[in-house]
Amino acid sequence: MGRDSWGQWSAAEAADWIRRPAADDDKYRRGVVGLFTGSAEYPGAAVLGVEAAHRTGVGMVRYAGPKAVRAAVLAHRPETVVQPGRVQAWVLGSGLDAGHRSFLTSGELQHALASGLPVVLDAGALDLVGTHTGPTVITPHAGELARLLSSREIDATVDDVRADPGAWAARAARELRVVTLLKGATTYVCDPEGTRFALHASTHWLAAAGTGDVLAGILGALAATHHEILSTDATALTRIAATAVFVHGEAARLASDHVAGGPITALDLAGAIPRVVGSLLG
Ligand SMILES: NC(=O)C1=CN([C@@H]2O[C@H](COP(=O)(O)OP(=O)(O)OC[C@H]3O[C@@H](n4cnc5c(N)ncnc54)[C@H](O)[C@@H]3O)[C@@H](O)[C@H]2O)[C@@H](O)CC1
Ligand SMILES: Nc1ncnc2c1ncn2[C@@H]1O[C@H](COP(=O)(O)OP(=O)(O)O)[C@@H](O)[C@H]1O
Repeated sequence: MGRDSWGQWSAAEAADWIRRPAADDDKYRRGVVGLFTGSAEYPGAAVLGVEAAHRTGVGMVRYAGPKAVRAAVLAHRPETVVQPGRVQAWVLGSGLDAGHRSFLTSGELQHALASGLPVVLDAGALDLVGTHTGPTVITPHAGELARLLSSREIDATVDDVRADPGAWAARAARELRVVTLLKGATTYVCDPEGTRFALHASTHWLAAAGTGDVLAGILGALAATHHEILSTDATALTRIAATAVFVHGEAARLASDHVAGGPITALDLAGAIPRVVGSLLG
């Protein structure tokens, strides 16, 4: 399957999925994103996803992850709410290790998956695909997709996925019945109905630890701001996912331009998100 059969996703299309706050909005109407991410081993993944969600523009970011990580999240973003409460979309798994999930963590993840709310499954929650009840998007890289498919008795090596990423992303969407966002220099976004977009990265400086955690935060925030549409039209999630990749790529370009085309960190990337959102709205 060639790249040509994949649609592009333009700035104008992305702009349609950025919600501008209105006079009658409050923080709940604007959307609450919940994150169960991070672990004692990878606290940074939680900080990065929370930071990206705030920067994307959402009414509230609720962090529900392990207690051991909450102080780090609050130290970086005191705006974050750590009390349980209303959530309109979930981000699960960044910085979690599927092989070492505590009883408590498993219970919290199952609770979120059973909620019927839109869910972003990343990294250490990818193995839970299929136990969801709401609109779901998975965000693997090539290694994670190969592992996930193999665990479902679909033989795929990392090299197979790297050789034909679009075909494997499409197959994952079909067989797992979820929106699939396969990360890489080109990111493939597709769904079981056959809608598909390929987005080429604006800069290869993006290939750095933590940038995927930032993408999950952007995507969760956009899903939360569109929770009402998603409750009646789950197919919107494919376009929301493409928009998240677009925003992520543009933020990387801006952040790198800011340092004369030099390297960027995941936090630099998150810091550039508001300018992308602003220019899309403008
Ligand atoms: N600051 C932090 O706390 C960070 C935490 N992270 C977390 O670290 C955990 C492990 O993440 P890893 O991505 O290392 O996953 P894994 O350790 O599960 O997988 C990495 C393996 O997949 C292979 N692979 C194949 N294609 C790849 C690709 N395109 N990108 C990366 N690896 C590829 C690698 O060779 C490697 O063997 C995740 O939970 C992740 O969310 C990372 O996001 C990095 C930053
Ligand atoms: N060669 C590359 N050029 C541009 N972008 C890349 C390249 N490789 C990976 N990326 C992007 O970088 C991000 C890496 O995410 P991920 O693999 O989850 O890393 P992490 O888990 O460290 O956050 C993804 O958005 C992916 O699309």
